[in-house]
Amino acid sequence: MSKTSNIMRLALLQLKGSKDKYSETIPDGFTSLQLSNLAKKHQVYIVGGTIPELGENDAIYNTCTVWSPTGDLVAKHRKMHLFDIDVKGGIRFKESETMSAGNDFTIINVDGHKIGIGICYDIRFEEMARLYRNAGCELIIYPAAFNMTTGPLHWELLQRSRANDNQLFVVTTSPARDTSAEYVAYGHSMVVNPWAKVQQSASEGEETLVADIDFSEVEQVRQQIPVFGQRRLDLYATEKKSK
Ligand SMILES: NC(=O)CCC(=O)C(=O)O
Repeated sequence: MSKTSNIMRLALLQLKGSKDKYSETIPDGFTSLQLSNLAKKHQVYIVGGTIPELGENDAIYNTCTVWSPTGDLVAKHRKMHLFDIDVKGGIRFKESETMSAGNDFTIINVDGHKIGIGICYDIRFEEMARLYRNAGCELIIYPAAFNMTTGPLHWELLQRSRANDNQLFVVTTSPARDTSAEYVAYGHSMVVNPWAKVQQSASEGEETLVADIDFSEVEQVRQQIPVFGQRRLDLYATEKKSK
């Protein structure tokens, strides 16, 4: 990333409950205004975690907003894959009981670098990351809140897998772990480089990570291990469909 591009990321807001109490419209809701002001004040891009967005027809989306250094809304990503799982003896979660799924891929452009946005459970879907790679992304950012059942097993693995499969940076942010909370987040926000190496990792507690993203590493790995051009597209493909 060029020296002038500063990107701040905030963690996933894991809010449940009535839409009247918690959901907000974008870009004029309370959280949007705070994020816009902060981006402008500090002259940075902000990838603002997620908020429950009150959308059309009263539907609620788990939505990540991105703000420019002028305080303008650059993009919003509505979580595409809802977290509906039932792990025996572990965690049961049915996000679809309160949330609707988004249908759009989200790519932002920062100083000529394409960055894809996903949210939490979205990271499990390789096809989505692959489509970001196909579209020229060099980094995917996932605000997230993994849990204490799947986090220890899959959190780092998934980030390194997406980075390795697609030869790009993967950056995640998680809330710190609060064992008294109803939903206990795993923590460990991370930066993984295109070689699939963990470049930086937070602990489970509150922490600020400051990382330099050297996009030339993307080109290096893509040149040295040129799998993208070696795919057998005559035999298989990952294709985007419109809805
Ligand atoms: N809120 C989420 O999408 C959590 C995803 C998660 O924990 C997982 O294991 O996947």
